[in-house]
Amino acid sequence: MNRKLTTTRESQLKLNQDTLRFFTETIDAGRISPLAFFEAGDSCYKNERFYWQNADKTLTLVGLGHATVLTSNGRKNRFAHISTEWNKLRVALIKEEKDMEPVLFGGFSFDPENRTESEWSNFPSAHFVVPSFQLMIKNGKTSISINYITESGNAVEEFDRLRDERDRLIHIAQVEEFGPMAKPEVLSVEELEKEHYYDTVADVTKKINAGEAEKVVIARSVKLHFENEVTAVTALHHISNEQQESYHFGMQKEDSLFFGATPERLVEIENGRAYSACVAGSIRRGKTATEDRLLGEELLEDRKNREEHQYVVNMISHVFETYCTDISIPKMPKLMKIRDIQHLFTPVEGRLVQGIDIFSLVEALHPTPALGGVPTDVSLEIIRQEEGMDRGYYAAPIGWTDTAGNGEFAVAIRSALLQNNEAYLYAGGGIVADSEPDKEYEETWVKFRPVLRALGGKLNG
Ligand SMILES: C=C(O[C@H]1C=CC=C(C(=O)O)[C@@H]1O)C(=O)O
Repeated sequence: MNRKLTTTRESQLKLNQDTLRFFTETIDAGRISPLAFFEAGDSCYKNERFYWQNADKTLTLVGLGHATVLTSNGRKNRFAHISTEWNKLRVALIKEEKDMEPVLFGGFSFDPENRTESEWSNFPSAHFVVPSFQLMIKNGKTSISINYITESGNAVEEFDRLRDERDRLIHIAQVEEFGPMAKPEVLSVEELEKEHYYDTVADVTKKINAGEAEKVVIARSVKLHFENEVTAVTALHHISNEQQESYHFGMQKEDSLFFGATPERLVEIENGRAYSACVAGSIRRGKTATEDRLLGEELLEDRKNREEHQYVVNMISHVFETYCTDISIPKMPKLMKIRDIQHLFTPVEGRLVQGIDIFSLVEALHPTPALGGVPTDVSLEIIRQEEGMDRGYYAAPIGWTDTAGNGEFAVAIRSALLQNNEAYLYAGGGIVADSEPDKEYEETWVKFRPVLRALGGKLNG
């Protein structure tokens, strides 16, 4: 391992002054499995790990340990708060040219105004971390960084300790076997508040017909009970294997793992360009290629689904018109085909206006009408009154940003909260004037499938 200190870093490490300094140091890691690196942190960083892989597989991130944690319990200013705190760290960064950008990874809750007692009690309205050890695979190249943030004087000793720890983690990841990776054994699947869900869909449809809102997304959850505790690496291994075309994410906090495989990008920023995706309107996959094509065509022509989709296009276009120039939005949706489901999909892109960061865009875009409704405020109030659960981080933004201002947030659907030998799975769908409870109920089963399958459940939807 390269232990040679650059002059700048060495002098800054030795500094005998109490100032905020954010050190990063990157080495090439050759070949290393990201999940093996994740698992290498099992004994020392069990509840301080994250995993991220983007949908096109050009970026994988694993974080172990916390160089720092940024949180907010705020209802109104949580996006600005995280952005401000991150900016303070960005200016304290001491980095050489060969070092990778340190990342800030985390997420926001769906609705901080929802105070229903729930399985989410340990999750604040925003939770972000800078990992102590950061694995990054970018365009096929694997690197590992140490991130260290300190406000006290001489840091040489602590940084040397971190280097030893990094080498230990790499060694474990490269040589130790982790497994077995059998799927978990499900004892039971409990449908939480099934009757309530049917009543809610009927009620919300009435409200929409009475003109109170145009669209409201209603979700529900099912709870799985397992024979044994399900490890984080088992859940991430299976979800990654089974949902190749989606974003994979996992965030561990205390005894919980929030994880999933979502097809939906909220926003990506790369070199000043912003990208989003309108994903709303769904139909199942066909059993044969012909049936699948016919179902796809049916979806593209279905008035109700096109209407659900158009609300999302209108809202995201409006946000892009406010924050970007040079915007491009196709006039017609395409099909996004993933393993269990087909969606209507419209990509959106533009050039970001100077001075706007990723948190401003996340705030402006969350929730899109694919997860909230139209109008946003009214639909959120209806969700609070009617849904009878706390979505926690389900359907909310999860992702990363770096010190250069690039980053990506996905919408955390097709997800679950795993707690020891139990898991809560979440799924919902857009309700409009002519929605039918039975069809909506069936659609939620299709949306439960990715996580259900990964966790060893039977696909009874
Ligand atoms: C709310 C979910 O999906 C959203 C995203 C895509 C399509 C949707 C739909 O067709 O209803 C939903 O708006 C979910 O998966 O839990």
